[in-house]
Amino acid sequence: MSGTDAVMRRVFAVREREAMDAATEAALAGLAARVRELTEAVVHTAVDPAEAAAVAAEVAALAARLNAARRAEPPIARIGGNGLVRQLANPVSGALNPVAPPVEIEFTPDGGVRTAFTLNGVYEGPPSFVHGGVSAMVLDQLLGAAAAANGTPGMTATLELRYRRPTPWGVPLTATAKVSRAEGRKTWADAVIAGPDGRTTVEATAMFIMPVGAHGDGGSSGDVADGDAPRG
Ligand SMILES: CCCCCCCC(=O)SCCNC(=O)CCNC(=O)[C@H](O)C(C)(C)COP(=O)(O)OP(=O)(O)OC[C@H]1O[C@@H](n2cnc3c(N)ncnc32)[C@H](O)[C@@H]1OP(=O)(O)O
Repeated sequence: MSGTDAVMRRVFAVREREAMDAATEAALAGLAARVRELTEAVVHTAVDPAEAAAVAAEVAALAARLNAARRAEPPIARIGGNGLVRQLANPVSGALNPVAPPVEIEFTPDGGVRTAFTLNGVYEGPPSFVHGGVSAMVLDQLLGAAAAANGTPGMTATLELRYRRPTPWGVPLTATAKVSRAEGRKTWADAVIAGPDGRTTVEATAMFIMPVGAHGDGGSSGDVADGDAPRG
């Protein structure tokens, strides 16, 4: 099996997953929000070792309660009846994933995408600033959403970053992305993150490739990259 075949098998497997109902989705989004608060509390806590150990035991008990009924794979929701899915636990934008900030992506009238978000100390790299890999993750998602918004989704083939100045955490950030060119199975897009003063901190360019067999077959392309497309 070629590498692409293996990718496509996993992509198509998404279609077999049971979609989550809205009530469960809302409840788990609430749970993820509380766990995000917990994660931040863990990073910043100054409690003594005995208290940290006591809390650890309580958290272990909570994890056991959740694992009492466990899905084999992360949850999805269907978008309409055409095979498109939303990946509810996407690590950048998934409301059900406590690891996700989450970054909420919206369409812009110029055909691109945009997000306004704040990263907390959980995402610190150099003291006071966001980890460069976290910025890359946010930009990869945003660029992928731009490709999807353009109607030419794909898998990230290349991602080039230029870190112009440090990105601070704890302050409002904005990021935008837009497709510059699409040719055959390839789509190129550009993106920036800007600080509260509007100055660019990171620039990125990416190229996406639609895997062979993933396009024009009745919705499977959505499973590749529309999976967490912005809702706008
Ligand atoms: C809304 C949703 C947002 C989602 C955002 C998140 C997106 C992601 O993070 S995706 C995960 C990260 N990316 C991956 O895992 C991709 C892994 N790679 C792959 O699956 C495959 O290599 C894939 C699909 C990119 C290309 O495979 P395949 O279709 O077989 O490519 P192939 O037929 O060999 O090549 C097609 C063309 O692309 C070029 N090409 C292929 N790979 C690359 C690459 N990495 N860099 C540059 N060019 C490439 C080839 O040279 C060829 O060019 P040409 O047509 O001019 O000869």
